[in-house]
Amino acid sequence: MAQALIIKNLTKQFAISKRKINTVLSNLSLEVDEGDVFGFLGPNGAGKSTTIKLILNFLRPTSGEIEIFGNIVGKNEFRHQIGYLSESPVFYNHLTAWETLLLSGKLSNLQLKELKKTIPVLLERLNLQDAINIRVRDFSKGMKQRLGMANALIHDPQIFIFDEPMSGLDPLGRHLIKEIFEELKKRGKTIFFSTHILSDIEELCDRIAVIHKGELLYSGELSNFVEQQTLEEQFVSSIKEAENAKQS
Ligand SMILES: Nc1ncnc2c1ncn2[C@@H]1O[C@H](COP(=O)(O)OP(=O)(O)OP(=O)(O)O)[C@@H](O)[C@H]1O
Repeated sequence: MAQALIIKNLTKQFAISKRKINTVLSNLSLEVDEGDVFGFLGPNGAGKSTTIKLILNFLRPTSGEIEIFGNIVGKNEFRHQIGYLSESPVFYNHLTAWETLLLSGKLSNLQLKELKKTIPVLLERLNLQDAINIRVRDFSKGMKQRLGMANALIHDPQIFIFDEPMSGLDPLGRHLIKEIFEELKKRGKTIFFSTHILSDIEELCDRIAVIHKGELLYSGELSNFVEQQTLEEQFVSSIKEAENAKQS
């Protein structure tokens, strides 16, 4: 199986002041196979969003390297291969849902003729068909999240990077996003997503990584991680063990 995403010895430090450095990621390495639904888990402040920002080249690593389908992030152009949804997507408030997707599609070099077909289908799939001419400023949080998902899907990329994709969604919205995950998986797409919702991980993921304070605690099959205990028990005990190891 080819690797869609490889993170190699990734370290990220932020200079807090002249004398103080905050090491947010330490030597993180993990691999995501093509076609995987890969869950990225960790408590608050573990470094998940920072990792995702590094994958997207929004931040530069202090050291280490990231490859997406063999392209080194920061060296080769790669973003057309990625569908990205941030935890709180931000849009131009004065644009409608239609205009927002039209802008994204054009930025992805898609033809107007094609977009006139795909945008209504996408809006319908995300249950936003009635919002086609509504300005984003009048959207609820859940509607914005679903528009963000449409935005990530519009150019039909090979890999999706989602930062807490279920954030702000009601049960119907969450169910919808899970269905979309299943559809993407069937089409051989790769999904890498962070979440705090362990039941979503259990339902959706083949493989997971767990990080804590920027260090990798586990990476591999979900089934191996939960061999002895439930996901919640195993997650909590892994974090406690890591805390104890740091203190001793
Ligand atoms: N620009 C920055 N400068 C300094 N520290 C930062 C910066 N960005 C993030 N951090 C720190 O990095 C750590 C990891 O943050 P990050 O947002 O990656 O965690 P997370 O795992 O996504 O957390 P959450 O689950 O709460 O969203 C935090 O301690 C945060 O304060």
